[in-house]
Amino acid sequence: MKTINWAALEAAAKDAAAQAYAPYSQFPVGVAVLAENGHIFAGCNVENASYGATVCAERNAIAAAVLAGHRKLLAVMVYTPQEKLTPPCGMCRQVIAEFFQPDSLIASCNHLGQQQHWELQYLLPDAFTPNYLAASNKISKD
Ligand SMILES: O=c1ccn([C@H]2C[C@H](O)[C@@H](CO)O2)c(=O)[nH]1
Ligand SMILES: [Zn+2]
Repeated sequence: MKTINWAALEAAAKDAAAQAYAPYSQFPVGVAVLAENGHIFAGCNVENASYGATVCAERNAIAAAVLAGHRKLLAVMVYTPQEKLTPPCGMCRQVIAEFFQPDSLIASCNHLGQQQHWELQYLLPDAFTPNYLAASNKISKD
């Protein structure tokens, strides 16, 4: 298993949170994801006057990685500027399951520099993944 530079992920997530567009919730979130080649991609939450159109930081970070051609992702770091360590929401857990492994580490950090780590399979047991689709033999992440 590759060593994960958690400090680099924390710094990237924190920088991303500074760009969050969260005028409705006042709850800025920054996320950094680590790709298999060591590159880090970041995202922030982007809210909308039509609240349900809001996109979480996790999904924006994953979209940035996919846009850059990275579909095999290793780790996630979520930063929120509060003491409580925030895990990804349910919708983001599902999106994470598409591009990570069950034993991938999902981490959260706070403004005190504390971290908590979970395995994806703990956050989303028995995830629905492309393997379950009848057409899964046609789906490749490569
Ligand atoms: O892990 C999380 C939890 C919440 N949010 C966003 C959605 C919304 O903009 C705000 C409050 O829910 O925080 C994220 O981006 N990631
Ligand atoms: Zn989410």
